[in-house]
Amino acid sequence: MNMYQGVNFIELPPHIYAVADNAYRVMCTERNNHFILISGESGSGKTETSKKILQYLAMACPITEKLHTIRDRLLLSNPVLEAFGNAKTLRNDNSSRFGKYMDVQFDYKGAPAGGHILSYLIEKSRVVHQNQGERNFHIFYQLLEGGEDHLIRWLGLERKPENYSYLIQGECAKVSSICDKSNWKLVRKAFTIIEFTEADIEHLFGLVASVLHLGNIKYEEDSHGHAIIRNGAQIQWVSKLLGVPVSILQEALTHKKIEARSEQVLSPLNLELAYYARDALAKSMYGRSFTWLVNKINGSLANKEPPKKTVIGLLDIYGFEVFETNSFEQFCINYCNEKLQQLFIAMTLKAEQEEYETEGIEWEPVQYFDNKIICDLIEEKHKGIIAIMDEECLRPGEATDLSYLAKLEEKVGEHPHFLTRKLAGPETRKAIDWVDFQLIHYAGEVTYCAVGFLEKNNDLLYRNLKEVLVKSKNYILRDCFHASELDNRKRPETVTTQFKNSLTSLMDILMSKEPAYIRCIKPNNDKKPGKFDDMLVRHQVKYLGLMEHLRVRRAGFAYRRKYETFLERYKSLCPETWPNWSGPAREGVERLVKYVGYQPNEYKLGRTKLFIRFPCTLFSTVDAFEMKKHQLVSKIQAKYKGCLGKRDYLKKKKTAIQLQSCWRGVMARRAAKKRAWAAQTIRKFIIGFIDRNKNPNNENINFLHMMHYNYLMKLKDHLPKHVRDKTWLQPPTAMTKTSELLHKLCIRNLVRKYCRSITPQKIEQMRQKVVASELFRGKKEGYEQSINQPFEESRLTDQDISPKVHQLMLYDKMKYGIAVTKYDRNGFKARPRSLVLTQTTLYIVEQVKIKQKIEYTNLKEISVSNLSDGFFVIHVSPEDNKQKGDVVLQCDHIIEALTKLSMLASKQDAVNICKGCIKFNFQNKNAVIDFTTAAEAQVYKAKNGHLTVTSPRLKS
Ligand SMILES: Nc1ncnc2c1ncn2[C@@H]1O[C@H](COP(=O)(O)OP(=O)(O)OP(=O)(O)O)[C@@H](O)[C@H]1O
Repeated sequence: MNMYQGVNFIELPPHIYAVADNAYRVMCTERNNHFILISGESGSGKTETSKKILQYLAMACPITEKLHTIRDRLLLSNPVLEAFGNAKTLRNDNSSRFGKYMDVQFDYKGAPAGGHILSYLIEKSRVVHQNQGERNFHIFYQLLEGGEDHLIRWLGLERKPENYSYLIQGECAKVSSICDKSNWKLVRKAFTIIEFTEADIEHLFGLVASVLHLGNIKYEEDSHGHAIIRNGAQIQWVSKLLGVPVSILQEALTHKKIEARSEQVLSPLNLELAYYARDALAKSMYGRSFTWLVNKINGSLANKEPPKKTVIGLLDIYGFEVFETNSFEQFCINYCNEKLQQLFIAMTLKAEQEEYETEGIEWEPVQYFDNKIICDLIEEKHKGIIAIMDEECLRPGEATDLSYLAKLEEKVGEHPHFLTRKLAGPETRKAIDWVDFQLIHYAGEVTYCAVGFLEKNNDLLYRNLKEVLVKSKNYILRDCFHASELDNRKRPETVTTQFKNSLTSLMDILMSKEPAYIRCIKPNNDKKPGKFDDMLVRHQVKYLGLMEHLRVRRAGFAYRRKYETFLERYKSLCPETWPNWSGPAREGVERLVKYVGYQPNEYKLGRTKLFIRFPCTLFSTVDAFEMKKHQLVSKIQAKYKGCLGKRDYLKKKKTAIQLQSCWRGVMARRAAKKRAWAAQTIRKFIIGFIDRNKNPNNENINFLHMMHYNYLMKLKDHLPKHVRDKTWLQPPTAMTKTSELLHKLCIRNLVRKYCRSITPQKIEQMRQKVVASELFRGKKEGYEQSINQPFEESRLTDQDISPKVHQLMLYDKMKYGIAVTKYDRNGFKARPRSLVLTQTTLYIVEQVKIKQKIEYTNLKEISVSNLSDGFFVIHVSPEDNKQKGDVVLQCDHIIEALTKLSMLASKQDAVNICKGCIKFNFQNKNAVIDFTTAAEAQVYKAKNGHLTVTSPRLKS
């Protein structure tokens, strides 16, 4: 993932991470919304791809307080949704049986701020029926296999899936590639992360277990042919888990409420209808609890902070499916895939070619198959297959799947993509049964069995069953079935109409965003690794329209933008257009691209847009812009700092003038006071002197007093100014003791004053000097010269590093930076780079790119020579070595740089001072640098392949 981070699309081989990185970076820089459409047939790897993209986004975004919470919730919502919405099919052991569109929301820094999931049409019929070789949804097996003993007991379940009729129809409860037990553990962990309470879990699994118990309810026939339930054990459990009285539940499962005007009559059901009611109840409960689950996850992913967010949407929806028997569900899934193909065509092949035409760009049209004709066949109002199905479901009288088929023949029989047995020619007739119809999809023909279409489209649940669910004590069920549903007399929309509408709004969501496409290709139909079925792959490449797409891409242009938009973004690259261009935008763009140096074959000017042919042209423009932006920011910053400085200076000047005049006043007053005081003291002294002189016995004492007085007065003006000042006024003999005491006092005072004046920065400097001395004193030439200079905090400022690099460093703060020369693997070529040290990592940066990233944990050793050169080799641990290997760098101020590095990496023992040569590793190849002394400094590759560094001797 690190390899793809922040690297231009064309620089590395194609990868999912490159698509994700591109979408993420463009979103961050252009502040617009994106989506990644992942398509391909069932089992081709869409879900795995979407998980990889999520992992990449989680890794790429900057670390914030919320990151861990949101990231974990986004990542862990997957196992929960997969447990409830995925199942083993013949095509895929972990097939998504619902469609998923996930929006990942990012804040202005590019950190994840929340998410939202939209789910589409879960395949409910799987709850009650599975084809041979297929399973029910994973969660049932996970619960039985992994569920804790007390939970299983509380739910009244047994561990064996074979004991549940809803789990054994496909006859493959155990699948070697699936570990239900460990998946259960993951789901349980995910529940805690996405804030499910114990009550939520209890009620949810109460519902899941009720479905299993419902499936085991067996009906018997009474003497009137009515269905009755004799064995009450299963229904007792359902009643307990749903919190519904047994008698009411039993009645609802064996009767149907008929409303005749104002009267309601309970009519007993026969066996067939009773089983239908039971299965409808199980399907409905499971389907709605899945929707509840998605809403609950959305609640936990919701971004609660208001500012506007940008999003990357991920669409992972069930892939195109063809089974031996294809039913209503395959019809919906394949219709959905037709719509996605249509979107792809509309947004790429069609839109692109039409654009060239309208923009007047010379263009040779590329022919492609437009599947709009199939979409229309399915969804056209009043005339399409869905409209006809709805009409048949809603019309009065007896409508059957066969009558529906006849209607289809009548209304769309002429359509070239529709066939029935009656309409088919002799060759194809055999493959189509009387109850089938065939659609020729973009991905191939699929024969659908029309049996069950009307029933599944109606998706009716008897009213009395709904009444039971509304009153349930299980609050999830109560959330899913509202009492208002019972009052609403309007017939609910059919399943296909709901699905069609949700797909239309999905298309609107996608159309409003910048697209990226990942087309998954299935290598074989046997779910085997390392097997590549040419025919199968060729078929997919063909129907996905990849060749046409490639042709358009190759002949077309990689990038297009309106003149105004392009000019606004890149105008700073040309002095003529910066800061403002007053002429027509087209002319401005023309001047700009010429100034930047575009060759004529690299671009075309359309009516309203600029077209750039090659991605590399665009990327070099983007890189140039990044550099320019950086310079402009520095300029603006300098100007702004200048303004601030000037303002500050004027303010200070004003204050200083005020202070000065104030101070002068104070000084003048103080001098006047002093003069008055001195005059008074002298007067007093003279008076005292005269008094004392009156007595001839006091003569000696007065002389001594005078001497003391004179010494002290003199000393007062000749006190040392700082700790290193060794001068002290010689005292008269009588004052020696006093002078010594005074000297001590004075020095102590100076020391205290000095200590107080040391700043934390100076303390840090001293600490670094101590480390430098331990590392290099007497071991490396040049140490003395460098130790007498103060160490700089950093030799690069934040402004010297491009904002893009800051973004790639995930805004990790630079602790020290210095310009270095890096010696390449290829022939020891010298490249100018910046060495950036943060708290945890060392980066080697080239303008707007990070060329190498070494975490301190991977830093093994730092080797330097004992001579005066500035070379050092950073040895990395073997895992990191696999990527780029050891690094050879050279810089000025090597003592300072290595002291900082060893302190930040907490690896003072790692600095190794070598005599003669340094051996190191370049991508698993050994290499050597030889160090010698010479009159002048030189670096060259010697004949023996070693890098040779000469440096002059320094005088110590
Ligand atoms: N890149 C890959 N490398 C190896 N195996 C893969 C890769 N992608 C997918 N697979 C394998 O293929 C299986 C099916 O993949 P996945 O579930 O993503 O398919 P899908 O396209 O989402 O199918 P569906 O439409 O049925 O949901 C995975 O369980 C995995 O075993």
